[in-house]
Amino acid sequence: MTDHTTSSSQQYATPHKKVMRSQTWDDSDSHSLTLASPSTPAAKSTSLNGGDLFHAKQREIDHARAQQDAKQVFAQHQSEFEDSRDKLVGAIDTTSHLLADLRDFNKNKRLIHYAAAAAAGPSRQLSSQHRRSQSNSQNHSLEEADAQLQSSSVDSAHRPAPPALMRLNTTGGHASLPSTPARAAPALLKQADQDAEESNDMSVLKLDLRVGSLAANPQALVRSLERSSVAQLLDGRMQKSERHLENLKQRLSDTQSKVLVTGDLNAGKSTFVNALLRRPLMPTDQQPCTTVFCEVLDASLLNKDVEEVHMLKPGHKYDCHDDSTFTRHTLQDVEQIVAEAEEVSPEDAPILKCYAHDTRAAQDSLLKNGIVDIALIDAPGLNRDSLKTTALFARQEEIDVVVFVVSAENHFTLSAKEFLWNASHDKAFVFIVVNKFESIKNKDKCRKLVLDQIRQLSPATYEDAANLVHFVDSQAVFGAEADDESSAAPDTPSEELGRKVQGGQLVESRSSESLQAFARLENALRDFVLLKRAKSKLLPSKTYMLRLLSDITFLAKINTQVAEIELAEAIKALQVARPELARCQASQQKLESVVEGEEDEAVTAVMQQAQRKLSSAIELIGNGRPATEAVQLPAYPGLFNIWEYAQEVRHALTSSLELALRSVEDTARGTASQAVDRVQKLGLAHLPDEDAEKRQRIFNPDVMFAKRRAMPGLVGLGLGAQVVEVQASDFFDAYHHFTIVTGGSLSQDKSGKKADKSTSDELSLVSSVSLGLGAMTLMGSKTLGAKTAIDAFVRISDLVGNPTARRWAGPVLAVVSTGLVVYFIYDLPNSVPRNIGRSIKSGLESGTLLRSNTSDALTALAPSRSSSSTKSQGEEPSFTAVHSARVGRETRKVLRLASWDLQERFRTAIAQRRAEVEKQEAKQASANLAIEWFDQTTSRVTSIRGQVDEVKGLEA
Ligand SMILES: Nc1nc2c(ncn2[C@@H]2O[C@H](COP(=O)(O)OP(=O)(O)OP(=O)(O)O)[C@@H](O)[C@H]2O)c(=O)[nH]1
Repeated sequence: MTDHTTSSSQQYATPHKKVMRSQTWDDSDSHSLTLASPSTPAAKSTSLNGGDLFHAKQREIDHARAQQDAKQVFAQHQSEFEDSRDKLVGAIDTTSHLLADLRDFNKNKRLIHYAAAAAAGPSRQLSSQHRRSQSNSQNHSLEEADAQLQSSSVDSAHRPAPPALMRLNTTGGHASLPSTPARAAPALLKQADQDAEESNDMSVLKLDLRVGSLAANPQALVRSLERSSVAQLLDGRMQKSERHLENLKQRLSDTQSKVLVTGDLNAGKSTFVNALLRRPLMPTDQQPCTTVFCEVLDASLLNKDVEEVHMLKPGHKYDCHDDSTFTRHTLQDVEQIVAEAEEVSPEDAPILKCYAHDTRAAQDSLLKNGIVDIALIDAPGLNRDSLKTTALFARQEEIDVVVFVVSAENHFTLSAKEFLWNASHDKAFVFIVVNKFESIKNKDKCRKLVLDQIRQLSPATYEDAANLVHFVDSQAVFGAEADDESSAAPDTPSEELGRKVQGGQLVESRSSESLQAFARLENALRDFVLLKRAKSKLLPSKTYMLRLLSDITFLAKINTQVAEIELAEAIKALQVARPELARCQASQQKLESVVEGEEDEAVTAVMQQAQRKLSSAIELIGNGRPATEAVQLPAYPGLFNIWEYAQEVRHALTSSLELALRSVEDTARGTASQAVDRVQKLGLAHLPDEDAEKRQRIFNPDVMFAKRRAMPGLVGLGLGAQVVEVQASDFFDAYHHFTIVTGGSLSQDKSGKKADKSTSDELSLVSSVSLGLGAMTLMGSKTLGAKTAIDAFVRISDLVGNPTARRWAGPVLAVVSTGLVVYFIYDLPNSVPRNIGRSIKSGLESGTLLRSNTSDALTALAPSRSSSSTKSQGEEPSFTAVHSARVGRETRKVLRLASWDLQERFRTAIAQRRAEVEKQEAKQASANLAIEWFDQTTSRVTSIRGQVDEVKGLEA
């Protein structure tokens, strides 16, 4: 239905200035009709006598003068109309751009905040809240502002409802209803002006947020929705408003004025339309019959003078030049079409375009007035089914005037009230025809009752009731017409009817009062549609524009306030976040070096104590004593078990070495533990509180060296199996004894080479003696006695001695050997541990006792930055060096973990603070942008408003 009407208006639309000017009364073409007609007094002057001739002449002059005055008045009206219309069209264009910019801003720059506040308060509360927030060092948050908005809306929810009415959906965006009937008295325009001055809620851009249980509380719904969803809804509303502006523009440019005649069932609408046309075009019946929307148009102007009916095809855009969009019918078919349409639902009611001639003169005719194209639309009666359809129809922009026909017998029914309430808010003025008035006995009472109701339903109409509310008898016109074929031609519509009354030509049931009342109605309607066209055409656009601009101002105000609060919040947050970030960064740099120092210090301490402890342990072992008191040497079992004794001693010394190493590791654990503790305390002292409190890595000292300790004894020590193997030198270390005897002159230099040549032979001798004695002792421990030992000694001396020696050697050697052997055997419990210890010590120091892959295996247990400390080029690392390096590395590893943990926590804290700073900076930038942008928007709105305000003369 909308399509048809829109298309018809488009069809009639022409460049407005040109068309409108061609219709002013000053123009000379045939179309700019004078109000003179074939039925003017001049046309009948010939049949009059001298006195009458004078009066007739006089009347003719007065009439011409009146016409001239009327022309001037209309010309002035026309020029004012054109000025106002151009201003409005300009304002509409600028507003469309503004809306497009708003949508772009909403879409691409920043979501527009929509406050679902509905009554006085939010903006004021927000501004006072904002003022407070500024004075309170801008302590208030957006949440608080929203909460205030919400509480203000609770008040708004208690606004009085319209009197005994069920409201239609007002979120179509055209009206904000007066809150009480008492307040409703001022004209709608004043209200729109007021709205603009002190806007507290949206009307045009108000969102339809009535969903489910939250319907009663739009604020709750707004808060429950994502801000982006609300912004999207707002975008849809703005888009709709853009389209509406386009329609308004078209309507302003359209020269046609549409008059919708509607009202209760059987109120006499069709009779009224027929009365206006002075011909029975629309079928009338005592039964409800009209189920079509029938638009009556002037055939002479709009359909090449051909009277016919176009029935619009559903789903097609009507074009009177395109036969495929309608079917042609005769005027006589209307009755049949209406009858057939009775069965269809109101939504499917056919739409007819009836092109008809109005046979009356231009100055009498509403339809063929020569000024604007009028379309009279006869609509179905309002019943439950068609109410909505008709209401929607009445809201269309093309409808300039709503003529509401009500039966004086019934007053306003509930559907009539509902329709009128809504229509009056869309159109501001409703032309009300109280029909069948002649059948009422107590006319004054009826008049008062009806006017009282109108005051409630359409205050603006009530204000101008003298012109807009008419109590008539539409049927009376037909009685008069039918019986007055031969009467003299009238001067004006009222005179026309009045004369018929005076001539006594009316049917008996019609009083002259009825005809005069109808004549007054016609004059008022013509006046309203033609002369006050500005009001009917411009007012809806101006009202809509003022409301839209008021909404945009409200949006700008709310968004500026929200942005200012956001800006204050961002600045406040940055005042905290920036220094925190800087502090974190500075602490991180500072701690990096402090923690590195801690690490080096702890590692150095650990290595030094390891070296010290291990050296002294090896020293003790070297002296044949266990490295710790916890280990005791085995008791000497006697010469016959000397071999087992040596083995047990070796085990005991090795075990004591293991214990010494463990002690070193335990100390290292303690040192590492303390260092980790210090590092963690540094973290607590320098990290922001919330980060410091976060779970930190727990250090477990038992984990240190656990792998090494899990290895079997010798492997864990990194020693080869030879350390526990009994050797001959364990029993007699000739070399040692010889060095004691020679006062230590026989020694080895560090590189293990013999000190000089002269001692080489002696050494060879000593070695042999040592070897021999060792072997002999081994044998002796099992089988030999002292004699056998002396024999063996003689045999050995045989090998060595020269003839002189052999001569002396016998007795000397016998004495010495005997003494030595006695001493040797006697000293065995002491010499065995000593010999063993010495040999272990030298093996540990030279590294020869270390397993071939020891350093690698142990290094694998504790990787270090460099392994240079364990050995130097070409030299086997000592036991002490290997293990102190290992302990140092493991300590470093633990401290590295603690330091890495701390660094990681700093990195996280810094990243969080940087993100917070960036977030607040973005918020600040966005808020600044919004403040600036909405400030410009407000200026633009003010300028457009100025333009709209210049459209004057539309007040009641
Ligand atoms: N007494 C009296 N009867 C009237 C008047 N106007 C109309 N009627 C009668 O009221 C009845 C209904 O008139 P219609 O013009 O068909 O009413 P309507 O409002 O168009 O009816 P629907 O379109 O079907 O709702 C007809 O019988 C008319 O003759 C009037 O002013 N006075």
